[in-house]
Amino acid sequence: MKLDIVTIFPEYFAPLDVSLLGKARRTGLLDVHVHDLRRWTHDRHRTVDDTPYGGGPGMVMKPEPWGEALDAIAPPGGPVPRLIVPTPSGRPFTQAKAAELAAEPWLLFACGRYEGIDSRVVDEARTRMPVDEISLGDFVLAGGEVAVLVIVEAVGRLLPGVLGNADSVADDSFAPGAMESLLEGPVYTKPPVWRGRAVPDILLSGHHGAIARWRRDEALRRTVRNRPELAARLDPATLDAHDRRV
Ligand SMILES: Nc1cc(-c2ccc3ccn(Cc4ccccc4)c3c2)n[nH]1
Repeated sequence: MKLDIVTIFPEYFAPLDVSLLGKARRTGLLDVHVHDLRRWTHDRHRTVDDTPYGGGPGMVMKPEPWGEALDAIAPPGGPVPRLIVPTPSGRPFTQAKAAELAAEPWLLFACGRYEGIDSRVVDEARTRMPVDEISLGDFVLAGGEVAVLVIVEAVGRLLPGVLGNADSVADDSFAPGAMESLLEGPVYTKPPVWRGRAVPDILLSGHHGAIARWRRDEALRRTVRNRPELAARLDPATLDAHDRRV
């Protein structure tokens, strides 16, 4: 997968060189290019922002540098990337969206700053490439860079070969399938007793069926406690089975 990221803070993406994504880059699974938007400015101050039409606080990112950047990275008439634009007003980012993006050959990320990017940039891009305006949640960041790091990690870990153990993706909470909207249950490793706290006996029993049921019950318990709105969407048979055993 090819990733292009346009930002006025390229240094934000140094973390992409570490851990799983760093390995994915080195093994060629991910081909990541970070571009400084100011490369497409032509004035002495390398200006990327201006005051908002209609008044209001803050500044807005000028359309010209963005138009030139998108044209340079994805020339009209050439191969077409999927443009991802983090924004507080976007559609919620979900595991399903991460899986959808993981199937794309080429993602182009636009990191806004200030009060956002002149809306004509996305309007014009939509005439020649698919565009996703994505929100990470109902909170406000200062720009798109951290959102892009989150999206790149969520998508990158789904790419075959990026994660050491493919099973761990299949067991993800929110992964499609029977555990569709269950939260992760508790996890444990050695030592068997730590500061007087023992690992639940069931996990040391070797009874894989009983362990699987226990894990599901714990996941259900946590989902009901922390995300009642997800629990409400569960198949009633699932909840009944849980309630019968709890
Ligand atoms: N889920 C989510 C996404 C963002 C986000 C993404 C990109 C940008 C670019 C500039 N800002 C700052 C901003 C603050 C308020 C209103 C508009 C823009 C951004 C915020 N915040 N929260």
